[in-house]
Amino acid sequence: MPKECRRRTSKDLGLSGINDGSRLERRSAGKSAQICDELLQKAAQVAPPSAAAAPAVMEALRVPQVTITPEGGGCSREMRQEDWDDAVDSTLRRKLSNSSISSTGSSAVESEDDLLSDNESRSKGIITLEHLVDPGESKPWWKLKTIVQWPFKASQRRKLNWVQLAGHKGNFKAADEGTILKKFSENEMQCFEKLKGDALLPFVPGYHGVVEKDGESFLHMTDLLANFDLPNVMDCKMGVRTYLEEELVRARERPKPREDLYRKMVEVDSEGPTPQEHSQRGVTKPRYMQWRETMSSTNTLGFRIEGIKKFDGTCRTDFKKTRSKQDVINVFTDFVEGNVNIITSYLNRLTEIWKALKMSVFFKQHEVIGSSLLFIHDHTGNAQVWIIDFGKTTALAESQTLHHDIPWQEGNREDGYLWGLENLIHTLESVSNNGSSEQSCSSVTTETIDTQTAEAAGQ
Ligand SMILES: Nc1ncnc2c1ncn2[C@@H]1O[C@H](COP(=O)(O)OP(=O)(O)OP(=O)(O)O)[C@@H](O)[C@H]1O
Ligand SMILES: O=P(O)(O)O[C@@H]1[C@H](O)[C@H](O)[C@@H](OP(=O)(O)O)[C@H](OP(=O)(O)O)[C@H]1O
Repeated sequence: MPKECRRRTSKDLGLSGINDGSRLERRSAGKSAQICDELLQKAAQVAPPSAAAAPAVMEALRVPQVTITPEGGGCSREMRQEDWDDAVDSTLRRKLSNSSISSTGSSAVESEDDLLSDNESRSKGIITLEHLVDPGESKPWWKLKTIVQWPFKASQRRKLNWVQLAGHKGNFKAADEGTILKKFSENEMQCFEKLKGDALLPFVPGYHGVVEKDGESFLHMTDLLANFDLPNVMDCKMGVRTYLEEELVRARERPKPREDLYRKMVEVDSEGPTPQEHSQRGVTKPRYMQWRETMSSTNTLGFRIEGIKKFDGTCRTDFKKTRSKQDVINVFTDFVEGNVNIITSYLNRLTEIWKALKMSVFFKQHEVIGSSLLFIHDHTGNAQVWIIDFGKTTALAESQTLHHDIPWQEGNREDGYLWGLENLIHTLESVSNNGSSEQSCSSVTTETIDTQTAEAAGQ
């Protein structure tokens, strides 16, 4: 095991038990913990999914391919030179904004298609998280906008060997023991705020407010890896769709081909781009996202594997063509290395999440796009699943709610999240049945889901 791949634990830092920062965090999190307990108790009252009925879940939800390429029927106009000039600008212009939606906070006004990135800008595994401070600095240099004042000690300022399986490099910073900072997004912040009293609270990272330094803002949250020793980590992006409906609309109105996405597409499949995209050496963002969804299991299973880091330091993010049920099962089988206890813990946790989603008001009222389930386990048998990344989770109009398990058609904003989760549960059940994708005993079925939904709604 290379030393740099090993995550520092409290033991490594010479801290027996919980350090000061964690104690403080615990005190401030006391109320949340109480709410969590209450919510967990409520969730437990939802009848557990039956193992008896036949699974209909694995049948694919139809995902219409909405054409947004310039030659497509839905396109409003020809591409102009100015679009191309914009798109080939190689500078990364991912902006942080206080106004609207993007997974890392880019505004809706500044189109997603304006944002350029490339393979090099995306994180693929083990990284070193830096603090925001100069080591010699003696004064407190940051300020929480929440009520909690943070007595930050110089001795706690350290580099953190961390795992970032997706997202952009530089999006995360180290913070006090057991916590991290993620680049601010107004949208994600609002989600964390709304989740405070919701049934999903026990399954999302603890949120500790907004932190500011030199005009840059961050969301301060619990580091989910903190309680693990040499963790195995897997990121699964949920849903049948990974772009917002509004991104489609914008791409139709103003299609912007991007060369970085074209290159990423060709790297996986040289036949992927259309002749026009080849000649332009560019594809629009929604077109790229749709292509990614059909190449992977997003469209067919409602989730896809983004990346895995194993305890031995090996990382894989080459899952763009992992699409079939059996391929996905094989990856999970390798991830858990046949450990029945780990599989059982994961299955229990996913079932709890499923129940909480059924009860969650937040879930009903949001289009959940680009959010992941983060699987973490280690050699001690500790295994957890967490819901992360609300950067593109968008509130619906007041009167609207979503089912999350019916087909998406443009305009209905359905995301297939719940359907994907049910397929994920099936996948793990298959893993526990020795890795066969043959019909396994289903624990979540359409029939039981309907009954439970009615029960949860008090009908
Ligand atoms: N609270 C957390 N604790 C531990 N690891 C985390 C946490 N949040 C995120 N990560 C790690 O960072 C990665 C990226 O997280 P996240 O998806 O939130 O970032 P992002 O920049 O919004 O990504 P994207 O641009 O793909 O939407 C995850 O795959 C996971 O490895
Ligand atoms: O996984 P890949 O193939 O690397 O593709 C990226 C992935 O789909 C991200 O979800 C997306 O970021 P968002 O979720 O933030 O839209 C990013 O767009 P970007 O290049 O505009 O950041 C894509 O490049």
